[in-house]
Amino acid sequence: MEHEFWHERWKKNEIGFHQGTVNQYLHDHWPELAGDSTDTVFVPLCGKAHDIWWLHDRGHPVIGVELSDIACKDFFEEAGEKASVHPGEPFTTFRHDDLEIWCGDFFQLVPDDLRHVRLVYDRAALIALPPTLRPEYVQHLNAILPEQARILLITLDYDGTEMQGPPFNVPDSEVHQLFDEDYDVRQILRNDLARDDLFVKRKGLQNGVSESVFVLTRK
Ligand SMILES: C[S@@+](CC[C@H](N)C(=O)[O-])C[C@H]1O[C@@H](n2cnc3c(N)ncnc32)[C@H](O)[C@@H]1O
Repeated sequence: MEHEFWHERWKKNEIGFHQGTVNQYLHDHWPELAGDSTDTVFVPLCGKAHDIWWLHDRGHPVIGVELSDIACKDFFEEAGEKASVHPGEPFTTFRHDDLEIWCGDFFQLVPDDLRHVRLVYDRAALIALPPTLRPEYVQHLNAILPEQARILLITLDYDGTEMQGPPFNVPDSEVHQLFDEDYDVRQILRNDLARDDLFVKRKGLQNGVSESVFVLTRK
């Protein structure tokens, strides 16, 4: 997906992916990944997700990366919180306590940036990317994450002939294809969305939609 596509979405406030509350799967399944640890969490393609505040409130230092400076600014403003802004290349960093949002391109991150990270939360990051970019995303994630990192991954699947992403349909089998070589892939949930689910109705999807939650542990 071109960067311009996402900048336009934010400029026009066409951000149907943004949830005004904490993601239910995060809420329900985070302990399965993290136990009661307060390890540093990395949130790729983070938008202005409330999930980041939730993670931080649980005691986790957080690093999010997000392309749009509108998203980065809104994230703090809408929570009524202040961030110190540190302009730089390739990232401008927004800092609040030990919560940092790095404004820039995920693919510019290097291993040293994430050396303290032990946990990753991917909601609407992998599925935001078109099929051709997903292997590159996983490759880059593997290159920049420390060996011990574990990932909570939330995916979405639907009949790809019914809609053009984003969000893209990523079948469970593709998650295995992408991650099996380097991770122990444990699917902890598959949830078939009801026909009257807001997303299903809005997109007019007739042939079923499901969400899956995975815990990925580096081998
Ligand atoms: C579908 S949204 C999901 C946002 C967030 N994870 C959430 O749950 O609300 C994808 C986000 O990724 C950002 N994005 C897309 N490509 C990116 C890249 N290469 N580097 C950093 N952020 C990117 C977009 O601006 C957008 O905010």
